[in-house]
Amino acid sequence: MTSSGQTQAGQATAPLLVLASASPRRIALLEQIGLVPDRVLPANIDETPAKGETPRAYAQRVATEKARCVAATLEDPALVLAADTVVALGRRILPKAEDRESARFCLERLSGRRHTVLTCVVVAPTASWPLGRHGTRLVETAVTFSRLTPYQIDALLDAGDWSGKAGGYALQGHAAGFIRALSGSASGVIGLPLFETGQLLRGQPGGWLA
Ligand SMILES: Cc1cn([C@H]2C[C@H](O)[C@@H](COP(=O)(O)OP(=O)(O)OP(=O)(O)O)O2)c(=O)[nH]c1=O
Repeated sequence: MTSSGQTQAGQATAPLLVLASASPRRIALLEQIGLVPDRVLPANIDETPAKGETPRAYAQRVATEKARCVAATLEDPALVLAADTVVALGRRILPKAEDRESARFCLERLSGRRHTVLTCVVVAPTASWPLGRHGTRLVETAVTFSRLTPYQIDALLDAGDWSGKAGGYALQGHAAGFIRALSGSASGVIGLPLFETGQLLRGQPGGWLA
């Protein structure tokens, strides 16, 4: 193999598809459209929002950093796929709920309101896959929660499926019973917008998707 992704005989070799993620949901979503990544390598980056950073700019920056950080560690010809999901109330980024109190904080603010879920998906080729193209899609989804009573918030917290989720809820879980409306991409809310991911991969010479 040469550094240009060609064999000694000059034939193009198939690059690896690498998912830069620790999220089991992103693996499951890729599988839903028939894609099984060759490798799954979580990106170790600082996800702290910069001062004054808008939710859109944040999602784009973090998804790009995840993809580039993993691409930089790989010697094989590969296309690296990464995503970042942010729940935004206006210009405010809600936290990724790591404990019950942060999930409660989010749910109290989302109750009875419309918010935006932004997922940025990025593909980045490694240095040894020059045929690959860098690509980005930012997908916005409007989600409206019904008004939640304190008892309903406690029930959602007891369900526990908010853990590790942006905005402290899981559309694929118990919160679905309180989501009045959704306009955009349901798969994007869960972590990987499948239509846009398909567009990014179809535009590549790897031949991953029909
Ligand atoms: C709003 C919402 C978010 N989420 C998830 C998607 C993302 O996994 C997570 C947001 O955190 P992310 O930082 O986007 O992703 P992650 O830390 O889980 O995984 P990695 O960075 O390694 O790829 O919240 C749901 O699963 N359901 C939902 O309804």
